[in-house]
Amino acid sequence: MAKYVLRETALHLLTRIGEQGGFSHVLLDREMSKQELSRQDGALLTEIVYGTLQRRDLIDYYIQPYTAGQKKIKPWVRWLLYMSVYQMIFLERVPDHAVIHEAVEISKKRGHKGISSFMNGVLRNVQRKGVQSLDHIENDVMRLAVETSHPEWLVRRWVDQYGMETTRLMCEANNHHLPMSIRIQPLRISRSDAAGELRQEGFSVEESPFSTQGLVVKEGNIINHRLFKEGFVSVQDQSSMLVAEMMDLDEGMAVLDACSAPGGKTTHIAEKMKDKGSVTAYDLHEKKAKLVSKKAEQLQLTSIKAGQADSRTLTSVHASESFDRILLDAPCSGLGVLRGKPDIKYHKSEEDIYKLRSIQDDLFHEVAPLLKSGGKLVYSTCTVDRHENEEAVRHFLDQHPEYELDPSFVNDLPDALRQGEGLTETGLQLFPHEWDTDGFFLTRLVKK
Ligand SMILES: C[S@@+](CC[C@H](N)C(=O)[O-])C[C@H]1O[C@@H](n2cnc3c(N)ncnc32)[C@H](O)[C@@H]1O
Repeated sequence: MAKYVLRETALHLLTRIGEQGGFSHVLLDREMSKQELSRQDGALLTEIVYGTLQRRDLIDYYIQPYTAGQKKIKPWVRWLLYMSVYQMIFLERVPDHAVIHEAVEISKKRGHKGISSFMNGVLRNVQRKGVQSLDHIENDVMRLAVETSHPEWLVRRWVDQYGMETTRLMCEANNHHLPMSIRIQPLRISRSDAAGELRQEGFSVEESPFSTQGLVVKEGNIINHRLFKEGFVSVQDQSSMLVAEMMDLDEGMAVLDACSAPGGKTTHIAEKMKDKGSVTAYDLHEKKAKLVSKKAEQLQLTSIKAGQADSRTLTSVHASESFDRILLDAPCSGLGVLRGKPDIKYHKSEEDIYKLRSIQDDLFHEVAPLLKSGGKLVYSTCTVDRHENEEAVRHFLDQHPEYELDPSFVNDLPDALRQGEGLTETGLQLFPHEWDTDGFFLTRLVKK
């Protein structure tokens, strides 16, 4: 693909994500499959889109002296500036003159002459005079927020909860590429065969320490590969793989997955039980519940029954003590997945955290009676926030004395994770800077 077309595609995606709230990973994956991009072009497109989104606020700060005089800047012009400055500052392999030339050409094609001269002026200033220094910001939290392009309320909240050092490491990690990890369908292929096939085709692949089914693809995207298309592997972050690994599953169990779409963990549960037993999977949205059935079908799993339900009303559908295991992978603020979905940090507000916590409490309370005595309940979120994680678990345990933290949880964790900085008496918080994974929380409770 010509570099000019590639940059126009990047601009189109950024404007859609930035202005219409499209999800970066969904739009990017769709574009990659539609255009069947070469591995190299796919990598550059991903780099430009993710890199620009991840550093949007920093770049905006950098160029303020050169844009402040301009009355109204159209969204596409702003995104073209952001992605061009991103390439000039963060991508050494792309020469500045090429970036400026193409940005000016795109501006000429899409706008009037004033826009292309403005584009040329700002980018030439960046090239010649450099960018605004961060030293002008005296407050540490505000500086870290701008430097790492995170909203100030979030940085302040993380500093209060986890301290300055952890927050800095976390914010920095959020701006770095997250390697893709995949999970083999063990009833269809072995991990060594899948790894062998991928390596032969030039992918750099390592075994995951989190799951015996996991592989980390250090470079490249496998969504156009036959192993993915034909249902031999699925894409899943290593942190998410830990969930089914920690459910202490056996063949023949009855499992409830209360918040299941798009089905990553549901299918992993079925795989761990060798597709023997039953996995009852619900999601609030009919369309999303269908994704779970589709994923089960792709992976050739038959023990999953997926359907639409509000899991805050399940006691009217299922008798008490119906399940051996329950997974509550709750809807959450998603602040752990900013590496893969950087747009989240610009859309979420602190208020969302409190609204979500109330849903988490309701879900927890509703599924509690459905577990058999001696059964285990895993609670997980893909967020980094004590209110949705440790405090939600504490609150549940205070209200439900029939439950307790499973004392064998820590022993069942993979060795490396037992020394993690996020292990508390309530569960395990994985930070994105620790293991090259998403930020994630999980814990296991047992019904007495
Ligand atoms: C974190 S995601 C689940 C991810 C899924 N477990 C996986 O691994 O693929 C949370 C899901 O909960 C669903 N959800 C939100 N509120 C719900 C409710 N009241 N009842 C059932 N599902 C709900 C959302 O639609 C969303 O798909």
